[in-house]
Amino acid sequence: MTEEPDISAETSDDSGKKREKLSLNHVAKPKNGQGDDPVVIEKLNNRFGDHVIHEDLDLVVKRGEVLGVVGGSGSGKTVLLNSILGLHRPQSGDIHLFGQKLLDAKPEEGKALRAKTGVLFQGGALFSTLSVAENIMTPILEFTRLSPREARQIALLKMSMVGLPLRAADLTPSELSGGMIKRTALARALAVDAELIFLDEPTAGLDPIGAAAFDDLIRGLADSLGLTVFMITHDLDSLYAICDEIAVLADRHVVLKDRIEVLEKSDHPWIHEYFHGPRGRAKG
Ligand SMILES: Nc1ncnc2c1ncn2[C@@H]1O[C@H](COP(=O)(O)OP(=O)(O)OP(=O)(O)O)[C@@H](O)[C@H]1O
Repeated sequence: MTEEPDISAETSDDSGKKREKLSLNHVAKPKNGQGDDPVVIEKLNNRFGDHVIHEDLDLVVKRGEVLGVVGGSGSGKTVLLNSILGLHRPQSGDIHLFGQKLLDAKPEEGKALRAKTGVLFQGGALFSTLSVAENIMTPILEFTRLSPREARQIALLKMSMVGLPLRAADLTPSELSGGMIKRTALARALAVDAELIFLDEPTAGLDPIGAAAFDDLIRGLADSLGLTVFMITHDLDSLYAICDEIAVLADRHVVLKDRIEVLEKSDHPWIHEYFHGPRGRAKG
């Protein structure tokens, strides 16, 4: 039996201990980009043996932007994402998250950074034995002092934010459609009020209508919650529909980061082929 979510912004435990503010009501933050960029990467180098993946890669993700990250297969998009998430340690270079040097972060600082970020992995990466609500509760229980009952209420609220019916709360991932899996993974990424969201091919595997709806959801949440979004995608429709800027990975670094209109005019061979090739959208 599902409970109705309590949408009040604060909760307290029964003993009346210090009230824990739960920021269910994200406040839209200004898109100012003034020196508080949530991701700053400088001279990143990654290689596996002799295989150089990134060479002096620089990238800044500005606060409040929806950034699309594109590049050919094997260009290093996932390795870049894993480096930013701290899942892969680069050979050299600096990664700053919210102004803090990731590679120097102490365990508790790393945990605080993780609490401010959410990830939607390719395919959802849900815990197969946990229900939808339990999947979404996992980071809430890890990063806050809320009770399971309170965490469940937040999970139900996040479900409604991403358009999941409450009756899905007790289903397991094997009982969900592809779109519902993505929405559950997105709700989990947003569970602890992350400010920065990483999406790895969020529309892959969805039909065109489902993909467009998911694009709309991402853009709507980004705008209403003031999120910064780093989105790896192969989906040209997503780039046109929701991205403020696009970063192109080629030749072992980010060769261009700009608005799509600028990319369409680029004469870089890979970018030109991407937008003007057989499946491209740009005219001319
Ligand atoms: N753990 C690893 N050991 C060795 N090589 C690796 C490892 N992880 C990635 N690579 C190599 O690094 C290169 C970049 O891989 P990555 O997965 O980042 O590419 P990608 O841009 O995400 O590709 P795709 O779009 O196909 O998913 C590939 O050549 C891959 O084989």
